[in-house]
This record gives sequence, C-alpha cells and structure tokens, in this order.
Amino acid sequence: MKITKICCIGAGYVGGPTMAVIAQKCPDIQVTVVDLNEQRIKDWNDPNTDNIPIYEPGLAGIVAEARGRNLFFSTEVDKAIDEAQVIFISVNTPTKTYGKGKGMAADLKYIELCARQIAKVAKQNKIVVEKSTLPVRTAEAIKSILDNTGNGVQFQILSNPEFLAEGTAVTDLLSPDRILIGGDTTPEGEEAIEALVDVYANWVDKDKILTTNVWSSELSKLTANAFLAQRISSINAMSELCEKTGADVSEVARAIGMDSRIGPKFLKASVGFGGSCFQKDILNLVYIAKSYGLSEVADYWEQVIIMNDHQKRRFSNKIVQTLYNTVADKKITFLGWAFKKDTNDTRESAAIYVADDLINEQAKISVYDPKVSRSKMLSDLDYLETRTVEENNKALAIFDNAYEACKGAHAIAILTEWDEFTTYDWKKIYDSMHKPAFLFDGRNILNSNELEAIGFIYKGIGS
Ligand SMILES: NC(=O)c1ccc[n+]([C@@H]2O[C@H](COP(=O)([O-])OP(=O)(O)OC[C@H]3O[C@@H](n4cnc5c(N)ncnc54)[C@H](O)[C@@H]3O)[C@@H](O)[C@H]2O)c1
Ligand SMILES: O=c1ccn([C@@H]2O[C@H](COP(=O)(O)OP(=O)(O)O[C@H]3O[C@H](CO)[C@@H](O)[C@H](O)[C@H]3O)[C@@H](O)[C@H]2O)c(=O)[nH]1
Repeated sequence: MKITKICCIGAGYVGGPTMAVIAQKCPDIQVTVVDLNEQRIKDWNDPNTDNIPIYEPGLAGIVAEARGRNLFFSTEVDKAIDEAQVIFISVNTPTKTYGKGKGMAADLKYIELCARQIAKVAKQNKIVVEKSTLPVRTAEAIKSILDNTGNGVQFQILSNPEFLAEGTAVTDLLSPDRILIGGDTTPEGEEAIEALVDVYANWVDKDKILTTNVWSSELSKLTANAFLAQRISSINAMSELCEKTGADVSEVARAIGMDSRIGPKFLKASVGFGGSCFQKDILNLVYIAKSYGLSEVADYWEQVIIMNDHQKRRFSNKIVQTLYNTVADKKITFLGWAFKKDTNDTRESAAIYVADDLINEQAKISVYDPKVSRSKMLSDLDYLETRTVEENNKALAIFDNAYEACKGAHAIAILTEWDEFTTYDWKKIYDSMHKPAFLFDGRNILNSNELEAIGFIYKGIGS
C-alpha cells in the first residue's frame, strides 16, 4: 500500500515537529495536523513562522518550506480523519488527576476520544498509529473501540513511539537513533507495518527501522524513558555524596563515562530532571507494575522519582541554608525557567518547584528566561495551588533582560542551562548585586574559578 494522505491528531510538541519533518521529507504525502485547540492551530498557521507555537531550533524553516505545499494545520478533525489512510494519534497522555490511579496512571481519556472519533468518521479501511506514549496493551483498548463500530471498516493499529527530545527535536527527527514500529503479526498487520516503514525509509536507513510486536513497542518507550531518567537520578544521588566527601561529580561522571559499557551521555548532575515525559512515564510504569502485583519492580522504579524530588528540594534548602537560614524578603534571581535549554516548554520544570519552596520562605523571586512567557511562568506556579494567584503575582517578578533581573539580587540561581548564560559579563552582574553575592549553579555550566575570582560565593551541584 502506498501512503499519500496522513492525518495527525494533536498539534503539540510531538505532532507538530514530527509531521513537519514527514512533510518535508515526503513531498508526495499530504500531511494534515488537526487539533481541537483553535488558538494552537491559528499559531501554527501564523504567516510569520517565527510565531509558531513551539520553539525548536530549525523548526520554523521546515514549516516555512512545507506548509501550504503538503503540510496543513486545521481544526477540521473529521474531514482530516475521513481523507487519510494513516491516522497518527499524538494527543497528550498526562498523569491522571482523579479517580483510580490518580497521581500515577496515564490519563487515556484523550486517546479514547480519538479512537471513538475515528470509529465514527471512518468510511474506508485505515491504519491507526499510536504516536503518544501509552501504557503497554493500550492498543487492545483502541482496537476494541474501533472494531465495534459495526460499519465494516477494517483498522490496523500500529505502535510507533516517538523518541525525540525537546530542544533537539528537529535533529532527532532528521537522524533518529532508531524508528520503532510495532504491529500485528498477521498478513494485514505486516502490510500496515511495511507501509509505515516505507514512509520513514524516505530519509531513515532501513537498518535503523526496527519492527516488533505491538506490546514490545509500547513497553520499549516506557523502558527507554525509565532508563534515561534513572541515569540522571543515579548521578544526582552521587552528587550529594560528592558534596559530603570532597569528590567532584563532574570528575566522577567523566571517569565512569569513559567505561564503554556505561558511556558518557546523560550523566550531568543537575537540579533535577523536568519535562512532560520522565516523571509521567515512570509513574505510569510503577502503576502498571503494581497492577500486575509486581511490588518490587514498582518500588525499584519509583525510587527514580523519589530521588529527583529530593534533588529539587535539596537545591532550595541549600539556598536557604547558605543565605544564613532566611530568604524572607531577599531577592533571588532565577536564570532560566524552561525544563531544559532550547525549548519554551516548562512542564515539570525544576524551576517551578524551587520557586514554590522559596516563596514559601517569603523570598522575592525574579526570573529571566529567553523563551518562556510571563503568563506561562505565573500559570505554572498557580497550577500548584500553594497560594492565591495574587500572592504568586506579588512574589514573582519577570524580566526581559538578565542584567535587569539580577540587579539588587542577594543570590542568583541557574535553573536552565541556556548557552547565553555562559557569555554574560559576570563582573557587571556582580557589581549590581548585594554582597556577599551568592551564585547557585543548578546546571554546573559556569566556571567556578572565574566567578570566585570576581568575588561570587559559588555553589555548584556535587562539588
Ligand atoms: N513532548 C515530548 O517531547 C514527547 C516526546 C515523545 C513522546 N511524547 C508523547 O507524545 C504525546 C503528546 O505529547 P505532546 O508533548 O505533544 O503533548 P501536547 O500537550 O503538546 O499536545 C497534545 C495536543 O493534542 C490535542 N488534543 C487532545 N485531545 C484531542 C482530540 N481529541 N482531538 C484533537 N486534538 C486533541 C491538544 O489540544 C494538544 O494540542 C504524549 O503521550 C507524550 O508522552 C512527548
Ligand atoms: O544528563 C542529563 C540529561 C538531562 N537532564 C535533564 O533531564 C530532563 C529531560 O531532558 P531530555 O531527556 O533531554 O528531554 P525530554 O524532551 O524530556 O526528552 C525525554 O523524554 C522524551 C519524551 O518521552 C523522549 O522522547 C526523549 O527520548 C527523552 O530524552 C531535562 O530537565 C534535562 O535538563 C539532566 O539533568 N541531566
């Protein structure tokens, strides 16, 4: 089967960039990305591609090239479903905030809504692709909904999890380590797998396209995120021990990373991992393990989250302790609010939790982030419901300029590893601050010797 029309439900951090790259690399395929969120679609259609709703290096150029040619953003969900041979489901699957599994299980209501909508609209056979990250065996539920429409339409369900990381989405999509496609082992299932393999083979080497059964594919995505997050919690655990013993976590990471069995990546100690995926996916894994009665497996993975929460809290505690055990009415400037550099995404960012802790201690927080909007920062804090919206408004001052944000501060905390922070005139910043001037580098990106020579009291992670 040759694919000529694709629809993607969900124009978010995954749907938008993924479909833009498919459209760029496959000019013969018409790709329509649909979303219920009218503003989001309007933003994707903004004539100036610098205003598209997701900031990712290189993305605006790809959208400019493909949009209107074979890439379309629309709110007409039914029409796009009806016309497409392949429908990617790329909607959000957040942690449940209610009912059974609250705070742990993945909320699959948006997935189910998509399945029901596809079932209602489809008049011809279709391939439905799970692009969202889902608990193992979700395809079974989707299949049950789709197969019970009674209109004779045949569906093949594939699992094709996405491994892109934000901030590097475009390069990850253009040169992925692998593409994973899981499907049924029936002839129809294999035909569907082949059709999707052919789409990716337009720009990915065939030996990097891995095909498996559906359950392995679904579970591999949760497993990959669990392993990645575990490395960060492991090095962060060692960072605390380094601080007690005089070892330096960067040196330890380098020493172990040169062991080819361990490898050097994902060993940067930090204020704690954030992002929409790691915590949500591990909690989901823990929930799945518990639901099968595997309490040791559940406890093992839960420790990754416990360690990460500890690391965030440890950072805010260290600020309070170092500032003579009180930050009340002191100005603490955050450089960075995004959960990592090169993205405007703030979901689960460590900055939110550190700010919340420090505001509880009556600190005045000033923030500068090159890409995150003022309204986003405030809504992130409001979402925690620790205090009223007015109180948050009072406690958080947001700046468009780092030098202005740092003026008159008692301490600076680096929460995101934006490259521009390393290029600042730190002497000028030092001169504008209260003394002693403290600098808490939650990302270990600055040169401690240079900063100490200027006069800062510098505290990194794990040294
Ligand atoms: N963000 C990442 O880096 C990343 C990477 C890999 C996988 N994932 C997974 O991909 C999925 C999507 O993540 P995201 O970050 O793109 O989420 P997102 O919140 O940015 O985007 C999801 C979009 O789906 C839309 N939507 C929800 N229900 C809909 C419906 N019924 N019809 C039409 N539109 C609907 C929402 O309005 C939203 O715009 C999640 O399962 C996530 O775990 C995310
Ligand atoms: O050595 C490291 C590496 C990362 N981080 C932090 O970990 C978080 C996550 O970073 P990263 O994994 O680079 O970004 P995500 O966009 O969350 O991507 C992860 O989550 C996605 C969603 O499932 C997956 O697709 C990706 O493969 C997986 O890397 C961020 O807060 C980073 O600052 C560290 O603290 N130390």
